[in-house]
Amino acid sequence: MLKDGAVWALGAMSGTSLDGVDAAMLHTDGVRILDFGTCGYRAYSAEERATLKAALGRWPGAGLKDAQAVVETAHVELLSQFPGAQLVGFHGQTLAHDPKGRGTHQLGDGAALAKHLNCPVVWDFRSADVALGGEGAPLAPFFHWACARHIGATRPICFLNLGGVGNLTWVDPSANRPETDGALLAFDTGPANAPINDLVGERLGLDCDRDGALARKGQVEEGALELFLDEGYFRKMPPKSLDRDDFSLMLDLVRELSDADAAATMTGMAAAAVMQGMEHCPSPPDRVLVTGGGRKNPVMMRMLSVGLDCPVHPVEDVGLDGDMLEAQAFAYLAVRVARGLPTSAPGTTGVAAPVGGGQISRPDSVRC
Ligand SMILES: Nc1ncnc2c1ncn2[C@@H]1O[C@H](COP(=O)(O)OP(=O)(O)OP(=O)(O)O)[C@@H](O)[C@H]1O
Ligand SMILES: CC(=O)N[C@H]1[C@@H]2OC[C@@H](O2)[C@@H](O)[C@@H]1O[C@H](C)C(=O)O
Repeated sequence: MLKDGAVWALGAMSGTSLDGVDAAMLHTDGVRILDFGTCGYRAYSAEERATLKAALGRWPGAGLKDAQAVVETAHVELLSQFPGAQLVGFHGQTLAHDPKGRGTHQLGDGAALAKHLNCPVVWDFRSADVALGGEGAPLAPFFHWACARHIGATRPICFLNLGGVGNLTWVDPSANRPETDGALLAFDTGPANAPINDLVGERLGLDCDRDGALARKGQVEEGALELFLDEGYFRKMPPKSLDRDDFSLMLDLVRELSDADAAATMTGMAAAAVMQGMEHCPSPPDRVLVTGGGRKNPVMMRMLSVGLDCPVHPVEDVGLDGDMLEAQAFAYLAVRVARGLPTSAPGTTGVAAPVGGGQISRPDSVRC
């Protein structure tokens, strides 16, 4: 176990949008952010992405050899470019997430990675929380607490991650620890970019609706939006979490629409899900800081600015890196695990009491 000192940790995230792996160095003692370090990205090729997509929804067992090789190769290639890392936080690729049923499944073997990198690896961050009755997600909120304090926020703010799935964290930075009751409320808002990617992939062979180019030419179909908002998920109280494809009905709702109207409507659905989610905040936040790929979609950002009662900004406006926040989060969480600190709490995953998720694998030759 690490003593109290700070280390340079390397976090890696392969997110639900299946575009690639992000990696980032963070200097932290697991409580404070001391410094941000270098970062990198390793895109999945079209073939690799197809292999991962075919594995979505699968639970541990036979038949995942190819997908596992994709995840591990991409991580080894990327992470071996960071020789200064003292500890690695390896999230892996979520293939399936059903916290109240079969559990949660992140593909990738942290023990094998530790051997390849000759560095201790913290991994399997979600299953302990799920085993104790939590949602197992989102886990970035403890890092959002550290970010809020790092940027000097004194009043509650929200972080909104618009990845494949959206997640929102309301944080009160006056709390001295992230696990304190009332410091954090977090949950998945709804689908964000994943269904838009699926739509433009299926219809036009594109990876994403870059810069909202398609959505900006279309109109939101209000009937489809209403049907979407009728989903039971939006009436559930947080904490709550989603699997990537829990809202596969979205594609059906826009099937008859033109490409532009379908993209506009799906973008509107992602934004409307956030607006619904904001109703759950314990108090109105000063501002919403947006991270994840969706902040680069001006149509989505405009819808949020118009629909929310507080200013909406990309996290870059406060000096953070919205492409790397999740990778940095898993660096931060890795250090917390190594120090025996909790990584989730009732306000973030609904777990009964604060819990430290994650297991540590060490290469034979290294002691942490
Ligand atoms: N310029 C852009 N215009 C529109 N959308 C964009 C742009 N850049 C990125 N995106 C969207 O953001 C997605 C990537 O976001 P991000 O990397 O935050 O997702 P992720 O980490 O895989 O997902 P999650 O947070 O759900 O795990 C892309 O797949 C794309 O849909
Ligand atoms: C099960 C799982 O992998 N969930 C992801 C996903 O992507 C966004 C949202 O849904 C969030 O709950 C989570 O990721 C981020 C990194 C989190 O745990 O905070």
